[in-house]
Amino acid sequence: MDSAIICPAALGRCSRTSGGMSQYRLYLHHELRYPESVVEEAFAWSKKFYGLKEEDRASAAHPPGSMIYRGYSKLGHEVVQAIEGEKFEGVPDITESYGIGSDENPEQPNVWVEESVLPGFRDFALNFHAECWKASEIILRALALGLGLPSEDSLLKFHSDIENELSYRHYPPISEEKVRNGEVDRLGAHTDFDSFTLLFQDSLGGLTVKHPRTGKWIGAPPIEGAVVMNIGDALERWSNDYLTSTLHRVHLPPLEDSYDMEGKQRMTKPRFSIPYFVTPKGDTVLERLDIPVASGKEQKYKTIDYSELCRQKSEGVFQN
Ligand SMILES: O=C(O)CCC(=O)C(=O)O
Ligand SMILES: [Fe+2]
Repeated sequence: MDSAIICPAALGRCSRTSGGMSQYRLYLHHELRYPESVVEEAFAWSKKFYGLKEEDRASAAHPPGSMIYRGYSKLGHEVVQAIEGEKFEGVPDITESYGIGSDENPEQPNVWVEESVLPGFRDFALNFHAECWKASEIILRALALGLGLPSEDSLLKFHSDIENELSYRHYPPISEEKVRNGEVDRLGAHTDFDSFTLLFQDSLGGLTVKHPRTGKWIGAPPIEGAVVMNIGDALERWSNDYLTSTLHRVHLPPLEDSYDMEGKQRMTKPRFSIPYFVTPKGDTVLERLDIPVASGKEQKYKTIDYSELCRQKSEGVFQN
C-alpha cells in the first residue's frame, strides 16, 4: 500500500537527516506518483501568468478580506506578520502570488483571469490542484500511521480537496544589498498554519529553514525531482510539538549564478515557487491527538478550531 511505503521513509528521513527538523523531501515520481512533466508545466504556466500585463493579472485580484486565500496579490499586498527576533514590523516582502483552489468551494471562490487572456490555464491549474491532492492523501495516510493513530483515515478525515490552496508565487529581481541590510525581505520568516505544505521551487534556491534545536538558518536547496514538505501549525498542534511547524523564509540565493548585475548592483534573478497548502476544514478542532508520541504530556496549545487559527494568523497580512 502506498502509505505503508511512504510513511517510514518520510518520517525516518526527517529524524535521521535533519536532527528532528520537520521538513521532508519527497520524491515526486516514485513516492507521490506525479505524472513526470506536470510540475515543469506548472512553472511554465506561472511564468506565463507573471509575463502578462499588470492589468491582466489585476483582473484576477485578491478580493478584500483577511481570510480569503484566492486571487492575485500584487507586490506589497501581502506582508508576513512580524515575529519577535525574526521578522520585523514594516519590512516589505518583495513577492507576489496567485492563489487558486477547487471550483467547488463557495467560501473561497476562485478568481480566474479571462480564458482568452491565458487560454488553458484554468484547466491546467485545476488538474494540478487535483494531482497535489492525490499526493497529499497518500501523505496524510502515511502520517496517520507514522504517528500511531488508529486508522489511515484519522488525519485524512479532517481534510478534503476543496479547502486546499495552490499558490503561484513570484519573487521579482531585488538588490542583494537591500535584502542583506534588512531594508526589504523576499518572504519574511513564518510558519504555515495549515497541516503541511508541498513546496515546489525552481532551481535558484533561497528558501531557508530555522533548525528548531540549533536555531541556525540553513538552506533548503532545490533537489531535482523532489518536493519540499513543510509541517504546518495544525500538525504541530495535533502532535503536541512532536512534529514542529517549520519556521522558514525566502532569503538570498546561495549560488553565484542566481544573480544578474544591474550596473554595479547585484540583483537576484526572478524566482518562482508553487506551494500547495493542505488545509483542514474550518470546524476541525485542533487539540492534542491521542497518540503515543504525545501521550502523558500536557497539551501545549489552547484548543481552538482551524478557522480561529486562520483568523489569528491572517490578521493584517493582506493590505486591503
Ligand atoms: O517561495 C517559497 O519557497 C516559500 C513560499 C512560502 O513559504 C509560502 O508561500 O508560505
Ligand atoms: Fe510558507
